[in-house]
Amino acid sequence: MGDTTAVRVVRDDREPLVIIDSVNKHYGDLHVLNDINTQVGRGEVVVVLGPSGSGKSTLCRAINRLETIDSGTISIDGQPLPEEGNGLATLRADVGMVFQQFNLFAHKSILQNVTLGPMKVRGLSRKDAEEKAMALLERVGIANQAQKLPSQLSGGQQQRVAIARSLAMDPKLILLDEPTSALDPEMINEVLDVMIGLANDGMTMLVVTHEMGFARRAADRIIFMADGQIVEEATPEQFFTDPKTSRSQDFLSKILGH
Ligand SMILES: Nc1ncnc2c1ncn2[C@@H]1O[C@H](COP(=O)(O)OP(=O)(O)OP(=O)(O)O)[C@@H](O)[C@H]1O
Repeated sequence: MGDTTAVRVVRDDREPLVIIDSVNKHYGDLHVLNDINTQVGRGEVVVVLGPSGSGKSTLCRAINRLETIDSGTISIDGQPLPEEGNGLATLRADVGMVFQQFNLFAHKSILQNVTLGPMKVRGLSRKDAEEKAMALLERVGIANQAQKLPSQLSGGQQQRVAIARSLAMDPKLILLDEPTSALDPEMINEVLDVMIGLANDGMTMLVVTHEMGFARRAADRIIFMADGQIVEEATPEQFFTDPKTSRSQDFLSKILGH
């Protein structure tokens, strides 16, 4: 068995936006989230690392209410998540989500993919939604592809559209769950660059990724999970140069090959 107590090297003094308090979740006998306690500060970029199956995605999805939790609370900007129900009906419109598989509407244009949320959920006129969408598509470098269908774009371009779509809802926070894992290697950097731009602009982000370069460069804090627990929280510099637990050391030696 590994360590039982989480090592917390950092706790910065930002005002918390997301508060995760004593969260537990099981899938049958599997304790997939085991007493998770942490916070995400306003404007903070948190990168969640950990071996496969450690509960990273489940944590991400629980924050957005895509998954129910068995106990504990998750609040965002002072608002607790609803206790009942899961799935699209209870999804929070103020939390953006970017998935591994872009999840764009295949039969809608890039522009329509980005305007849909602002029109349907936020009640913007088509003109206002399109103006906003074009500015966001410009920001992610896709404005000249606005009339195309998703299938006409590369994976990296589609993921940048997915990021623009999440921004179009003016989220307080964006969750990105392995946003580059489905991409060909040459397209990974174009998506990471957009993410780094968002981080520099002060967007609050929680990112599950295997991209250690991004974690080192863009994260304010690393959360390292194993077996459903937060085992270590640290700044990237602390985590990558001086991991404090045997499980984080094992993880890093496997992934970085030393
Ligand atoms: N819907 C489900 N039903 C049953 N078990 C599940 C379900 N979703 C996830 N699991 C299990 O929960 C555990 C944690 O899964 P999760 O996807 O959160 O891990 P992860 O750390 O994101 O892994 P990876 O890096 O491989 O994506 C895994 O053992 C997984 O098989």
